[in-house]
Amino acid sequence: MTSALVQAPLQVDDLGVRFRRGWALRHCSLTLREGRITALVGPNGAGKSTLMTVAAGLRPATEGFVAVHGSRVDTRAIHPAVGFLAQDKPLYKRRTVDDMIAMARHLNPVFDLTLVRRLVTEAELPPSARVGTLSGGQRSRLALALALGRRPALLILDEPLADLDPLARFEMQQMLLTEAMDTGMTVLLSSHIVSEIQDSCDDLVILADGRVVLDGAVDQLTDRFHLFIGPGTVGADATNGTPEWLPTDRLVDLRTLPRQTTALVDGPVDRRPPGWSEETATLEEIVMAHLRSTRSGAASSAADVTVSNGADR
Ligand SMILES: Nc1ncnc2c1ncn2[C@@H]1O[C@H](COP(=O)(O)OP(=O)(O)OP(=O)(O)O)[C@@H](O)[C@H]1O
Repeated sequence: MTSALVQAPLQVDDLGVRFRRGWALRHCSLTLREGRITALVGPNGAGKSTLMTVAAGLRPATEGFVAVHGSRVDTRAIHPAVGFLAQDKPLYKRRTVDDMIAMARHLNPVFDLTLVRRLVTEAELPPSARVGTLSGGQRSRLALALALGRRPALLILDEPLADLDPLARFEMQQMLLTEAMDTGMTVLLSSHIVSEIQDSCDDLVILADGRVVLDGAVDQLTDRFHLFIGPGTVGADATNGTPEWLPTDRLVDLRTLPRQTTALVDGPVDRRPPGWSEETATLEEIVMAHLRSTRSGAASSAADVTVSNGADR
């Protein structure tokens, strides 16, 4: 059952999107917080792009709804508050940088030409260069500048940093962070690169099998999850199966290798037997554990056993 509209930059409520071959999203709910940068992470096919295109008003919901700042998104018109940059960054290759700016200005009732010109100059994009002659990184920066020109309150970026070299990634990231900080806009961006999320995002959402399996502030997740390390399958005190002291209802991931076993638990554990230590989980370990926990048919060879409960769901 769907619930009431709330005043949030983005409210996704029990969203379902069905394609001919099945559901891409099902019972997907999420609320973004104002002025924050949220990373949307998930394995290939998790439904990230589908969620973003529905939020941008480019694809209808089959079930549930998406709302932006309290008004429901539909496919008849792009919500004026939303800027969307798709994965393939559609730009006309034969047109020049200046042509693209003029077209964007013509198509958008709100368009900050001064901002776009400044961003394009900072990116050292020659105004007369045809888009087809620009590098991938330059094209990405042009597309981001045009999206920012709409002065969106909510900017949705589908893998904005994919295919960029480290320097171009850094520059794009800086451009985005500076604008987000200056304007207070809310950003939702999908990414596969966890190290970038740690540096640039406030919140993290993990999507798997079309639904949200983890949602939290990046700086709180490392306190929330506890990583335990103990003996592996080889040796006198070998770990076999799930140790009884681990709370199975909060155990996100148990990984038993020949030399060591690691367990990620949502919340603290009162009793830890000798031979086991507790360490601070990195964001990468938290993300990987959740991705493993949601992967169907998780690895289960004798050398690499993964027991996963998906404790967040
Ligand atoms: N136009 C479409 N027609 C049919 N099925 C689709 C379409 N778009 C996406 N899907 C299916 O929906 C599911 C989710 O795809 P989606 O592209 O949203 O995932 P994603 O998380 O963005 O993946 P990736 O990380 O690979 O970009 C997949 O099973 C995909 O095959």
